[in-house]
Amino acid sequence: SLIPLPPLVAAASGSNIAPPPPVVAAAPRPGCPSMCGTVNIPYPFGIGVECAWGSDNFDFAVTCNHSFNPPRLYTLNPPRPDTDDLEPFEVISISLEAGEIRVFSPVSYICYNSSNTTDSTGFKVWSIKTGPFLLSKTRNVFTGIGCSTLALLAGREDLSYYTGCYTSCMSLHAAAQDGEECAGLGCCQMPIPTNLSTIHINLGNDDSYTPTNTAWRYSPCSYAFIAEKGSYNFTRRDLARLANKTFTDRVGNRTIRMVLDWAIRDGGSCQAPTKDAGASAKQTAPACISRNSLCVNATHGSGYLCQCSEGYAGNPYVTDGCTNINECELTKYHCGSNSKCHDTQGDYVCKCKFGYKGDGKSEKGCRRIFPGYATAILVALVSLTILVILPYLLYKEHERRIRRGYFDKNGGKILSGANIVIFSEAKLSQFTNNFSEEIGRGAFGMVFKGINDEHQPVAVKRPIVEGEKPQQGGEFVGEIIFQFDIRHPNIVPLVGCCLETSIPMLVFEFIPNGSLSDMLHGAGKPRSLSLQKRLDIAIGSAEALTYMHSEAGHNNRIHGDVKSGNILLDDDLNPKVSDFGSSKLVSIASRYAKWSVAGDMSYIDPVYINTGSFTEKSDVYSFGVVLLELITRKKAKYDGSNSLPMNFVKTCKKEGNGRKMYDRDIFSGEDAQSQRSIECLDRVGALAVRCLKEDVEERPTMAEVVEELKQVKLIAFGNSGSEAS
Ligand SMILES: Nc1ncnc2c1ncn2[C@@H]1O[C@H](COP(=O)(O)OP(=O)(O)OP(=O)(O)O)[C@@H](O)[C@H]1O
Repeated sequence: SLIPLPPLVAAASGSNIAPPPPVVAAAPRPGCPSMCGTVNIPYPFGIGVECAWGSDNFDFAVTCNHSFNPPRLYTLNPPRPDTDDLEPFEVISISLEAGEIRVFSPVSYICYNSSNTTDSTGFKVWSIKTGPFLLSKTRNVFTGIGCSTLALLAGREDLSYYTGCYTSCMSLHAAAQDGEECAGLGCCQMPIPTNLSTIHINLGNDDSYTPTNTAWRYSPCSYAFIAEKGSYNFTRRDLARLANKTFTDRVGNRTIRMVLDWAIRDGGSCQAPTKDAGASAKQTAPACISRNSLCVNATHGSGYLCQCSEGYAGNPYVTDGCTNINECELTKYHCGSNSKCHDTQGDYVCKCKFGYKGDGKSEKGCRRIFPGYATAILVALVSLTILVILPYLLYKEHERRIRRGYFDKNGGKILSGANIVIFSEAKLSQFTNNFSEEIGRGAFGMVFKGINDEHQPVAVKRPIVEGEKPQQGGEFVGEIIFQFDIRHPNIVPLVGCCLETSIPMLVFEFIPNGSLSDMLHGAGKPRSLSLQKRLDIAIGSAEALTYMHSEAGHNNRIHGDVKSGNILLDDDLNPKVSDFGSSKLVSIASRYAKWSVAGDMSYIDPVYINTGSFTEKSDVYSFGVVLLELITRKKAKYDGSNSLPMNFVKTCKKEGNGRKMYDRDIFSGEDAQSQRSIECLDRVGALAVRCLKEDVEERPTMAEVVEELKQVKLIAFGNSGSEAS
């Protein structure tokens, strides 16, 4: 007959237990230990009620017994206050993801010392009906061991569940081989039903053997327990008493293990998201407090579990416990061929490599956008382009460095600080439409017309000869600053410069009517020029030279290249002397560029040629030649024995005046007027001759020249400046 079940757990089987009050989510308290010995204690589990989930029950409270080394972790449930002989379970591990806890399993046993007398029994009974645990149906199996053994499992509070398995063996050798499955030969196994929270494990034998049953001789004990599937492997040794030790003596209570399912059972179930929470909203519950977590209803029993959302891992029961998983580092997730994994928050993407397209996450992966030959052509084209562009870029960089070098050597830093307008070479190229409109050339170089950013015309002087590079830019610096300072109505103003060439480019205001030389001797029909205009041009130019020679602190500033070609005329034929500074720059540059000395031989002071001394009086000499050009409209030719000054002086000596040489155009007016004009021209001629004197002391200063010319004008045209009648 079967051994009757002991009257256990009756007290716990009351059916009208009131549902527990809903609990409020409690976050894990700081300072609660997270480990006991080697076992991790993730929240909602915690040591003591104050560290565990739930306000007033022991569901997730565990204890750590420090009398062991290392300390051991135990559940508080069981024991329950109403069950005396139940021992707490020792916890091996806790899994949040699976909602499982692995504990050591108690082993029931009965040992015989004859066919019908027992010498020891230990039947295990426990109840976990009010806690969060249920025996896992899927992970455990009921196991019996013995050679004449009826292993019995009763369950449910009213003991309505009752099952068992039988195992027999006629000798130890008749039992199953070591490692064989438990199929009734020395060992038997039974699956476990769901919702088992009250467990009675019992053992009996078949009376029909008694008293002839001799199994107790070679297999004195029978055992029964619940074990995690696959954790118990049968061996014949387990049947025998070896060295007076039974199987239970040998394995103790820390070998066989079982798995319990847990869930939050006293807080209801998951709540569906509210309608306005959006399509991606998840089910919630009070315990699922981490962001990126969701609630899932328990698959075994009532209640729920929390999980981290897809793409996150960690503890969903604590604030910010769920953190992003880097899927790219996990083998579980992978990208198809020709794609590369990139982690994102809560997910990952598989980006196709360059030249590929498609769904990188699919098994097929990404495929080529272009077929192989097209890719080869593309690569070839790109390489070719790089091969072409690279030298170009290197060349450009080289040019940039050279420009920077010139800029520095030409004193760019000083000039930038001196408020001088500095243009880049590219800017001047833009002003002049890539230096396309040449308006003239001189000793300094070529002159190009351009339009600046303010739509004003400018003349850009670009050095023609790229000579040896000046070692010191300081000489240009002083000259450019000086030129920039000159402000006189009869001097062409410098508006800026460019320092990115070996010799700086100069930018002047554009003077639209060409030079006096062009006006007097230009090709085509000679343009009529009145005496008054000629005197105005002479006075204006002389004033410019006077200003440079003496006024405004420009003492001894010699032009060095005074000639009709350097007197430019504006729209109203007002004179603007040009090349003041450029003659100096030419001479600075000529030291490096092996140029001839600036200056036109037709205008050059013979004293300078003889003595090498160049003074303000040299400018006076050249201006004398310009005066002759103005009154005679003859070119200042010089061929060694014949020149305009020589011819004029000769004529004056011979005729007493130079009237034979005056420009007839001046007398195109009335006779009386012509007479006065002739006299005025005589005075201008006489002034010119004085300017040309060999003895420089006899030459007037430029200031005296201005005075004399003004006198002449007064005589000719009175105070009003208009021609007197
Ligand atoms: N600011 C300007 N506005 C208009 N045209 C100008 C200007 N500067 C120069 N030019 C023109 O460019 C020509 C060349 O000028 P540049 O001063 O370089 O040489 P040059 O005076 O003729 O000779 P040199 O350099 O020997 O004195 C001038 O004849 C003039 O026609």
